[in-house]
Order: sequence, then structure tokens, then C-alpha cells
Amino acid sequence: MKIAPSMLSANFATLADEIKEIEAAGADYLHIDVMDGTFVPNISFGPMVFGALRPMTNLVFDCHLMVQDPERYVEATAQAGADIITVHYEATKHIHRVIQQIKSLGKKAGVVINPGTPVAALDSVLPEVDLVLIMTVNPGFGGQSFIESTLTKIAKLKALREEHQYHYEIEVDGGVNAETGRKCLDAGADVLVAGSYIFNQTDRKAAIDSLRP
Ligand SMILES: O=C(CO)[C@H](O)[C@H](O)COP(=O)(O)O
Ligand SMILES: [Co+2]
Repeated sequence: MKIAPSMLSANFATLADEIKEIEAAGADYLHIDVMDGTFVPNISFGPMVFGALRPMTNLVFDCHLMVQDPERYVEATAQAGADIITVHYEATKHIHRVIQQIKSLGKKAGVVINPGTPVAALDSVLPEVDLVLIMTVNPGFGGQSFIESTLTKIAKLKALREEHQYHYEIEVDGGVNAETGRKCLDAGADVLVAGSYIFNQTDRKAAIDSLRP
């Protein structure tokens, strides 16, 4: 399993040091939450900010685009050094086209659904994607409580992957701590995103280690 600390909960005044610390502590991905104030009621940062961090770390840049019509920003995200670009099913009229756009730029393509969207909405893109992200909170803010009803989606995605020999990783995002993270892993998750749980602790290595079974 992999751990993806979410930069949203890091100290923005010392971002480079925060990133180096979680890399040394054994993180696998750096989860990068881009918010536009339209698709979600919050604004975070964009490609100019994480692009500046790219030369400072070898962590996989796992970009979660919470923006309306993400096709407008996929290219800039790729150019800023993203490795995985994940777009919301709910944010575009053309989810299949955006996935193709991401792949044509040589990046791994992910799709993400809100707690209110069923796995069935993803039928047509599951054969194409490298990652499926299940929101375990409503997107927009760190530090929210895990929504238990999302666990059944993880199990569904795992069963579909086995049945059809799909290749996507299953990632979960929101309200993940040692307890809820374990439930996600038991249900079949491969990647745990955790923001406040990791960055609110002074010992980030202990926090990351506590998420591993
Ligand atoms: O996408 C996100 C919010 O929309 C974040 O990745 C997520 O909320 C992480 O924060 P926390 O672990 O504190 O819930
Ligand atoms: Co996220």
C-alpha cells in the first residue's frame, strides 16, 4: 500500500521543508489539491506553486484537480511536473475526453467521484484509467470527518478490477487516520491520502508509519 500526504494541510510558509520531511519519512506520493473556488467552495494553489516544488523532491506528484472544466488546466498541470492527474467526474461534460487528453500528455490519468456519486457512473472510463479516487469526505477542505458509507465503493471497485482485469489503483481521500485508514485498506484501497492526520503531528514519520498495517 502507498501513503500520499496531502500538501493542503502543510505549513505553506515552509512548504519546501515540509515536503522534504515527508519524503524522508517514507511517503510514496505527494497529494496536491488544486481548488478553484467554483467546483469547490475554497481556493488553494495552482501549477505555479507546485511547479516550484518539483525540482526539490522525487515524490510522485499526485494532482487532484477540484476545478470546474478541468480540461482547461490539464496541460499546465502536466507542464508543472504532475505524474498523476486526477479529474472529477462531476466537473466536466466530457470525462472520457479529459482522460484521453491526460494520457496523450504522457501522464497517468485518474478519475475521482464525490460521496454522492455512484461507482456505476465510471463504467465507461474504468478500462482507461490508472487510478480511481474515492472521496471519503465532500471535497473542499481538510480536517473533515470520514464518511463511512463510502467504504462499499472501494469494495465494488476492487471487485470490478478483478472481474475485468482493469489496472487502476484505488485511492481514498478525506478524513483518513489510523482507524479509518485501516477500514479502507480492509475494503481494498491501495493508496491512502492523509492531510491533517499527518501534518498536525510533529512526528510525521510516526504518523505515516501508523497508517501502514
Ligand atoms: O481533497 C481534499 C479535500 O477536498 C484533501 O486531499 C483531503 O481533505 C485531505 O485532508 P484530510 O486528510 O485532512 O481530510
Ligand atoms: Co485531495
